Amino acid sequence: MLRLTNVQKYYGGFLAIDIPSLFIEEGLWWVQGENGSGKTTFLKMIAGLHPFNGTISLNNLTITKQRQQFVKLVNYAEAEPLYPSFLTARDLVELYCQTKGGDILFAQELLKQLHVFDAYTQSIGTYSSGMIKKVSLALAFIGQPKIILLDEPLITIDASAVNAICTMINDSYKKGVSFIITSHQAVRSEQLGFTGKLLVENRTIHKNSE
Ligand SMILES: Nc1ncnc2c1ncn2[C@@H]1O[C@H](COP(=O)(O)OP(=O)(O)OP(=O)(O)O)[C@@H](O)[C@H]1O
Repeated sequence: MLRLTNVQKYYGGFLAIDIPSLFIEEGLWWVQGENGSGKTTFLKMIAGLHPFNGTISLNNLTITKQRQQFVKLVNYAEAEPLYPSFLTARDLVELYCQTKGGDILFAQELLKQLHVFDAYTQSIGTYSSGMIKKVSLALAFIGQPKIILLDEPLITIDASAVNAICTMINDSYKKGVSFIITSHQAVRSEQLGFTGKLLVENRTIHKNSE
């Protein structure tokens, strides 16, 4: 599914990530690593949000050569999302559905499952941090992604939303969507049955099976 070859990410002169070769099969992957090890950097490179050296390809698409097609297949939710405070959830859903080719009713249903739909037409400036996080998680499911990248999806949200997001992940996974998820929180196997772990250490990433 996802192949990384000679991928290096520098911040100025600082080498944050160095991956000579990594192949990630379809599945539900849990990214683990210490603070500052490079987990967010890894997700942002795959999401097309950070320039890097090397090659990242999804099936036959390469992020640098077929960027538009590639980023349509990869959705990403940030650990600590920020949106302009004057926008409403409806504005964001409409924008995401337009750019990702998604279904507004499906997005609204996800917001209902996360118990944040009541605030659909309110400006984000009136939202709590948990409500913003829930909206960002729902937005990550819009369109026809092949991979969804979730950076710390379980922080900030309440227990019932944790159950709802796990159900959303499992439902999408059954339909063929792969997930790469970072979480410092322990995740019970009955909540999410991970395919395996991607361990981030010493600036590189390897699968736990290696
Ligand atoms: N924009 C940036 N400019 C400079 N250095 C950065 C930048 N973003 C991240 N870094 C550095 O890159 C390294 C990896 O950071 P990253 O945010 O990817 O770690 P992380 O594993 O996601 O950490 P955490 O678990 O704390 O969220 C860190 O040393 C960090 O200081």
